[in-house]
Amino acid sequence: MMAATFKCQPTGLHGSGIDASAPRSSRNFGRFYSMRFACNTRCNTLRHVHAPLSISHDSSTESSLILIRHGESLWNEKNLFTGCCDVPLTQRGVEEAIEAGKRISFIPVDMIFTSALIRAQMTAMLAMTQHLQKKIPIIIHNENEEATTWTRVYSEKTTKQSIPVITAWELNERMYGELQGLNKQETAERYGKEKVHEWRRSFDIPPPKGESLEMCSKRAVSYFKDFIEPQLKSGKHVMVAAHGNSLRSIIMYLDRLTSQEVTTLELSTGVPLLYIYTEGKYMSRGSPVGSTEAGVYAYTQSLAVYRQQLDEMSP
Ligand SMILES: O=C(O)[C@H](O)COP(=O)(O)O
Repeated sequence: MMAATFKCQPTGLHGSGIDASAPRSSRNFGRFYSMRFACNTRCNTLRHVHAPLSISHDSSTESSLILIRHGESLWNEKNLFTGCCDVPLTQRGVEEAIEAGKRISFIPVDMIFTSALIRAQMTAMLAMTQHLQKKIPIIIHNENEEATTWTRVYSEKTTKQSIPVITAWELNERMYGELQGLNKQETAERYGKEKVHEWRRSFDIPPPKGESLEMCSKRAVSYFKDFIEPQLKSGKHVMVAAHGNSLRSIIMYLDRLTSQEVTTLELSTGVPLLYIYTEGKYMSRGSPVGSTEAGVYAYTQSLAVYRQQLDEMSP
């Protein structure tokens, strides 16, 4: 069988980014996300410019935020350090993503943010096949003016029938540097369990030539604050499909965890987590069980109303 080769995505942020307050037309590009990564297969320098998503602020709104780690990947199955390498979901990972979709099928989703990696993108798409809204996710490109124009949805009707999907490398899994592609068990035997646990779960100690959780957090949480939180503030309901460590860093922010507390935070593949955002605060609502769940009415009044509307819509 041909040896499968998996490409690693750029990650790691150096430099500044665009002036988020400037309107699109006159934006001064003072800040570029230049990406350089030292994955053990190749080195690339790419320049990414992310256009801010401008929206109005309304503090009386209540929004739902769904976080979901991708389903099991091929390298999860083989117990290999994956990091920013791009690998597919396994059959089990596909099933996990579909099951996750059933569990969130009654929770509103207006926008989807995911990483630049296929395993997270596929998890989002597969989950949405189960959603009762029956809207079509459409990948929106905003990496430059031309791409933004090419993917703009003009028809109002189509806009109503679709859900914009924004991919961002900042939501990629942490870069595991020289560990990428190595077996976790063998690595622990070689370097010692404690050392590998330190690389995997400490906050500020990076693996060799990789990112610490703190470094991953600097890009993932900054992106969340700059591009996702404003959407929630405007009342949009958001799904974020990403990775174990980029999500751990975001949950650390949402739950205000200390660098000590986050070391024990573990996320299973393909299990959705629900937060309610209201008046500038995030309330964790655990993991939804499914649309038949009586407790859904316990989440919030507006979710209960939404659930009733779905019931009325369904044949
Ligand atoms: O990158 C990986 O190997 C996994 O997605 C996360 O690995 P970890 O649980 O060892 O951080």
